Amino acid sequence: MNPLLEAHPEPVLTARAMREADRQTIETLGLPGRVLMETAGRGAAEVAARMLGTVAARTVVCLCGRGNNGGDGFVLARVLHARGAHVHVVTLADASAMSDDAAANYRLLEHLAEADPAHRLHLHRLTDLAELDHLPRADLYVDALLGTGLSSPLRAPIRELVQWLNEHPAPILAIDIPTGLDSDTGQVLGAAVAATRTVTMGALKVGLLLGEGPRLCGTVDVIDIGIPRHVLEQAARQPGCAWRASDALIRQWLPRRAHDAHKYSAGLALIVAGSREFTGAPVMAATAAARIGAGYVLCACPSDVRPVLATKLTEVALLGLPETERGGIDQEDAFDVLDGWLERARALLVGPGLGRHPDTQRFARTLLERTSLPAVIDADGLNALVGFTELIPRHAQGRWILTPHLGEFRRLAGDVDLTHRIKVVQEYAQQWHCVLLLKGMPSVVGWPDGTVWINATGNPALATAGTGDVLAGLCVGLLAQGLPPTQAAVCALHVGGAVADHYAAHYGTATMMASDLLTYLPAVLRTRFDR
Ligand SMILES: NC(=O)C1=CN([C@@H]2O[C@H](COP(=O)(O)OP(=O)(O)OC[C@H]3O[C@@H](n4cnc5c(N)ncnc54)[C@H](O)[C@@H]3O)[C@@H](O)[C@H]2O)[C@@H](O)CC1
Ligand SMILES: [K+]
Repeated sequence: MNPLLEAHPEPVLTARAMREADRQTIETLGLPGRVLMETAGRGAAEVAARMLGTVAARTVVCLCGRGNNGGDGFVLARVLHARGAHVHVVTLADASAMSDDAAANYRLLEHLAEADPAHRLHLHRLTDLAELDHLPRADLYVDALLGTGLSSPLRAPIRELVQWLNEHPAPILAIDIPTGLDSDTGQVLGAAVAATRTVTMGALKVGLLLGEGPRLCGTVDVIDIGIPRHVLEQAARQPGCAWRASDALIRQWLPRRAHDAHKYSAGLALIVAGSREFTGAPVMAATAAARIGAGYVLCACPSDVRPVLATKLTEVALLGLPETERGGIDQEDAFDVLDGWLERARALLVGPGLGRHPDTQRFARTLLERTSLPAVIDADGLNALVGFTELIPRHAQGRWILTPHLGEFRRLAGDVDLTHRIKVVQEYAQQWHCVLLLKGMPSVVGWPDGTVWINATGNPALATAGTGDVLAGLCVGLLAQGLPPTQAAVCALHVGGAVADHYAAHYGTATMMASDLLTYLPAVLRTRFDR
């Protein structure tokens, strides 16, 4: 792909948006559906051939539904047959019950089966599931039963066919979407194919990336079937759709250290964090901010915690905040100490390890109400807003990045149904007029304008204490260098996940600790992001 294209974000579509893109291409641009299907089936056959290694004399079983997903399967069957494979096509419906394009491809197979002297093409019209046992053992099974047309839990006999398919140890190639997987949420609807590989048409589908999607899809190949990029990007503006960043885009967004930079030009990140109970969080966050390139990091923590942090932080300046006799941060005295620094800071992070003392929470809220700095609100900074969420739309004004995990989000937003995570993040980011980074596997970022990003990097190694503190530090470090909150959140996630991927590639996913992210960050920034 040419570098310009690569720097484009990748659209991630819902079934409805994909159907809209199909329709737009067919009806408005005039590219016949039959041609889309031929291109889709041939692209899928290429992936099947790569999975097989050699095609000639191999046995392929294609389970085909009666819609266009099945049609893709018929084209794939024809291509692999032409390349020498023994192909068994299993259908559950007569051609008369198929979609037009699928029926046309089915009839083409019928003519080929009759004409083939080597009899390598077999069409099985299934009337009883027991007939499946007469099929030969296949080198590859193809799931062309259902794609974006799936609208409800799988009905019989498709459900049984899916279960039969999953009982076979041979590799499975899913066409467009593993049958039974909800393409908008990644939920399993009744039953779903556990594919070795998925070849999806035109653009990624949301359900391949969320929920059960990653587990059921195996490796995902997106194939270009002739739907123009602008049509896919237009379709991606529909609710429930999202985008994925590429390394090239992140490389474009990441700040470069100016050759004449000095510590203030590279931005002062002010981090309000730490408490007697939690002294690790501020260290992780502050170090991450420094490592990602903030020129000057100042960590403001309760006075009696300062000596402890001083033993752990060298490059990070420390500021002791006065405390009330009850042990929380004393609001008035704290502002006397902070005010000068708030003037010079370019970005603020409130929360890591701050604790939930009511005086501290009141101070955190007042600080957020008073400042107009771009700010990251994480962990106990978010907990201080529970019951005060009206502060968010009133003060965020697009300048805040909220970084809740699921529990913190539920405490703020109430017990929302997170089945449609994309829509929920979209809705709250718009409603709160903030950048909402909802952590999870994968994490999702909502922008105030409704754009949503699904993180493309990361792995289960991140499920360990302290990685949230590092992420918050990366966010504030990028803000301090002038990145807008929208891009800072997407970059922090993408880079943090890339470091975790680098670690996992060398050491696996079980041993990583949050501080490893800080250790390997410079190497990954240099090699993968050219910084
Ligand atoms: N021209 C197009 O629209 C193109 C579509 N393409 C392929 O076509 C697919 C979409 O095709 P369709 O819109 O025909 O839909 P599908 O082929 O995904 O499925 C539609 C059929 O499945 C049945 N069905 C729906 N829900 C069911 C359930 N819960 N249990 C059992 N049966 C159920 C429906 O009755 C319908 O007959 C895509 O996934 C892709 O593979 C691609 O070839 C690109 C071109
Ligand atoms: K499928």
